[in-house]
Amino acid sequence: MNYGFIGFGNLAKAVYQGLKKVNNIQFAYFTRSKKEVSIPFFDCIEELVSFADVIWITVKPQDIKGILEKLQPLNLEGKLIVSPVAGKSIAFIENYLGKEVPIVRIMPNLAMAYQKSVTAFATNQPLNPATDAIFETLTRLGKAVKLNEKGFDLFTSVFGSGPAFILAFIQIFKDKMKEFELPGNVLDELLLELTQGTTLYFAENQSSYSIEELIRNITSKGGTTQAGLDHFHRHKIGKHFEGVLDAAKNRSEEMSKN
Ligand SMILES: NC(=O)C1=CN([C@@H]2O[C@H](COP(=O)(O)OP(=O)(O)OC[C@H]3O[C@@H](n4cnc5c(N)ncnc54)[C@H](O)[C@@H]3O)[C@@H](O)[C@H]2O)C=CC1
Ligand SMILES: O=C(O)[C@@H]1CCC=N1
Repeated sequence: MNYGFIGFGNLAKAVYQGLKKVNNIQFAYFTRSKKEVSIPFFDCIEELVSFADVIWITVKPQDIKGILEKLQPLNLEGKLIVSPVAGKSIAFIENYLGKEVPIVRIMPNLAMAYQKSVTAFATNQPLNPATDAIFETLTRLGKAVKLNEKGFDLFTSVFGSGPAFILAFIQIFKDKMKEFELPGNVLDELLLELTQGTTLYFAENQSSYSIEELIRNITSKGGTTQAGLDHFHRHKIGKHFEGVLDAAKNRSEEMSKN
């Protein structure tokens, strides 16, 4: 199976890194300029298309139209399109390529590189074994869920952009600890242990306890956690944070109108 990337930035690299050990997949990419990566590079989209069984459109949303215009006159028989492009529907792609080409729309995140993405999947050809094979491949890259396209905007906000929002929180912790003047990467290492420890605590207990209960286990009556959480609730920080998720979702909706 040949996977060809159109555009080779953060997302394509994550897909490649996550799948490079799979024996029966060969990779190549097409971009404006060659990248520092050891897979074949084509400087012509026709060559990439002729190489690929699966064509990954891994460009920014503002660039997808130009790519689809270039793909439109090419013979795509036997090819399958995968698009992780935020805010661009299957119908948008069909407008250029028609309904005959199998199209898989996904919303992953960069943890694909470590087989830890959460990825939404939708397709125009759910009964086609080729689209099923893509779903199977996505399950190798983390958790994959079939989702009605209507859900993609919210999913993008929570699981596509989510890693950035979680990191923005970790950055707040990091900034607060700067006064310790710890050498080198020590602070990052400590924060990594904190987040991994928290994830493990969540993972080990989530089947038996709610998140509220897990928070309660850390909270002593009249203690430090209680003081922090009181502030959290009094100032409606959770509500404000919901605004972050809503802003991302709204942007995804907006992008789907262009
Ligand atoms: N970065 C992320 O965490 C996620 C990104 N996505 C989606 O994946 C897509 C790609 O995102 P990134 O990889 O982060 O972007 P990026 O900017 O890192 O990579 C885009 C690549 O496309 C190339 N490119 C642009 N125009 C081109 C053209 N006309 N012909 C050939 N190559 C062209 C650029 O040179 C670059 O290599 C976006 O549409 C985004 O919505 C989806 C989920 C997560
Ligand atoms: O920021 C974006 O629009 C893309 C979609 C999810 C993550 N990155």
